[in-house]
Amino acid sequence: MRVAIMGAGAVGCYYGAMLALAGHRVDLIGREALVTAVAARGLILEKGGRQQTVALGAGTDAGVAASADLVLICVKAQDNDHAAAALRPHLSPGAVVLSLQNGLGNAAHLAAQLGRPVLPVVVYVAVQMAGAGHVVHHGRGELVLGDGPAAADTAAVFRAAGIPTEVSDQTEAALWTKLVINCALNPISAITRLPYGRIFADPDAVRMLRQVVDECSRVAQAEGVGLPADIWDQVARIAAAMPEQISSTAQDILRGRRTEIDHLNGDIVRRALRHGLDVPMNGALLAMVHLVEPA
Ligand SMILES: NC(=O)C1=CN([C@@H]2O[C@H](COP(=O)(O)OP(=O)(O)OC[C@H]3O[C@@H](n4cnc5c(N)ncnc54)[C@H](OP(=O)(O)O)[C@@H]3O)[C@@H](O)[C@H]2O)C=CC1
Ligand SMILES: CC(C)(CO)C(=O)C(=O)O
Repeated sequence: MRVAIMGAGAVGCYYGAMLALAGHRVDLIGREALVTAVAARGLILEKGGRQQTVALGAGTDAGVAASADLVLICVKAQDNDHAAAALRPHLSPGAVVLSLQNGLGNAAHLAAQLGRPVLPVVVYVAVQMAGAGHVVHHGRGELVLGDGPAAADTAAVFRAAGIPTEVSDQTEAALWTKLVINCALNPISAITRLPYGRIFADPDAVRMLRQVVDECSRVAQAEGVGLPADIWDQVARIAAAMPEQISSTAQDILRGRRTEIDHLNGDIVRRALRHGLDVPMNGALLAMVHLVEPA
C-alpha cells in the first residue's frame, strides 16, 4: 500500500515508520530540515531502548499524495487549513483520509475543506522528535478509528503493522475522553516543561488536575456527552504509562512554536461560556500557555 503522511512531526514520523517497517511505501510530507535529514540517513526510530533507521520517502511537496491509497493528516489543529489546501488538488478519488489529531471536530473540518470524507482517529501514543528525522517513542500507540466504509480494512492494515487499532462508532465520545486527558496533561507540562512522572509526584499538582477534569466533565455533561465514570483514573493511567513524556504542547513551546491550546482547554472554555459554566482552572491554564507561547 502507498501511504502519504501530511505533517512529518512526532505522530506522523512514528506511524509512518511503523507502516514502512511493515513493508508499505511511505512518503512523509514535512518541513525542509526533516526532508534533508531523512534524505541523508533515513528516519531514526527510537523505541523500547532500540534505535533503528527506517527507509521511507520525504519531501515538502504535497503532490506525492496523488499516488497514495492512505493519507494520514498529522499536523496540529491550527495547521489544518494550510494542510488541506496543500493536499486538496492531489488526493486520488479512492484514497482513504484519516485525521490523527487531538481535539474535537478536526475530521469534520478537514472533510469540509477537502470536499470528501475524513475519518477521525483517536491517538493514544507518547512520541517526541529528538531532532530532525529522529522520533522517540515513550509509550503506548493504540488508535481508535471512526467507523466508515474503509475503516475495517484500514484498521487491519494498522494491526498488521503492529499498531493496536480498533474501529468504533463512538469516536465522538472517545475524542471527548481524549480531550479531557489533554486538558489535564498538556498545559501543565507545557508551562512547567516537566514530564508526567514528575508532575504526578506532586500532590498539589494532582489536586489541580483533578479540578481541571471535574470542570471538563461538567462541560461534557452540559453538551450531552457521557464521559467514562473512571475518567480521572484514565488520566492517571496515561500519565503512569508514559512518565518520561512531555506533552505535545510542551514540545511546541520548547521548539518556539505556537501551540494547539485553543483547540484543547480553549475549546472547553468556549463551550463552558455557551452553557454559562465557570471553568476557572481551564481558563487559568489557557492563559498561562498563551503567556509562554512565542508572540
Ligand atoms: N506528540 C504526541 O505524543 C501526541 C500528539 N497527538 C496529536 O497529534 C497531532 C500531531 O502532533 P505532533 O506530531 O506531536 O505534532 P508535531 O508538531 O510534532 O508535528 C506536526 C508537523 O507537521 C508540520 N506541518 C504543519 N503544517 C504543515 C504543512 N502544511 N506541510 C508540511 N508540514 C507541516 C509541522 O511543522 P512546523 O512545526 O514547522 O509547523 C510539524 O513538523 C496533534 O493534534 C497532537 O495533539 C496525539 C497523541 C500524542
Ligand atoms: C497522550 C498525550 C497526553 C501524550 O503526551 C497527548 O496526546 C499529547 O501530548 O498531546
